[in-house]
Amino acid sequence: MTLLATQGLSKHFAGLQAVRGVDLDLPRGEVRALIGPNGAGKTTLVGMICGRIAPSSGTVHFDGRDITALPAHRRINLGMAYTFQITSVFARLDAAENVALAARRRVRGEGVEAVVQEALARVGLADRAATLAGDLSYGHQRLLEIAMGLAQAPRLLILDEPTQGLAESEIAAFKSLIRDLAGGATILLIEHNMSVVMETANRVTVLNAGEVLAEGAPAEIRADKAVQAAYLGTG
Ligand SMILES: Nc1ncnc2c1ncn2[C@@H]1O[C@H](COP(=O)(O)OP(=O)(O)OP(=O)(O)O)[C@@H](O)[C@H]1O
Repeated sequence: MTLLATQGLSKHFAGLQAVRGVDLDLPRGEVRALIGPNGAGKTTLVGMICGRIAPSSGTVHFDGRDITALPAHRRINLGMAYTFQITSVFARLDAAENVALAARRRVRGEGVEAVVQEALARVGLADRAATLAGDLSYGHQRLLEIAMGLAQAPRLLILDEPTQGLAESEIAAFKSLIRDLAGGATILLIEHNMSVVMETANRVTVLNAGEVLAEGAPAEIRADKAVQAAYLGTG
């Protein structure tokens, strides 16, 4: 059953068509990777899905409801959580306080602490709860952002290049985190690292020059000649 659907979603910026006529159908419980070369329109597409960018045309439906005109904060309240390419943690608050800010969108009082502990444990940061976010490594800050997303018990978790800047060991931990979340959560993952895509996604959507070039299981995408030519550079 579809959780997120876009129809004909398009965005042009002063003459540049960044996204053109994207139809996306994301079933509940799926881990979907969104890939494509630099400038393909991935961030713009996700910006329209989460309400940070107004589409030029087209619609976005979430759980059957047309949310095209809904502001970003109302979409968060409906159960969308997203993390960005740039870390957005509060450096002067400790890890637990950062997650508590996110958790308070959903729970109050004593419930917050349990949600915080669980979210930190999920991403492997339980032992860093009292560390100032600004003192965490870059990779741990990215994981903290994901914990902040998880604390909201999102129905849709959108991750924009979560492994960018992570060390190999942190990428391995991220893959197992996504595998662990798979099934329980619906995830839209913008990702450049092909091993992450191949090992975590149920399906892959390939954007090229603002359009959907291909969509399929990871193995199908890897074997697709058009994708190889446009993106993997091995055509
Ligand atoms: N606010 C804006 N104003 C003008 N052009 C923009 C704006 N935002 C994005 N673009 C352009 O739209 C196109 C798509 O950009 P977008 O960031 O969505 O691509 P992307 O696939 O996310 O790229 P990357 O992998 O490099 O993050 C690019 O040509 C970009 O320069």
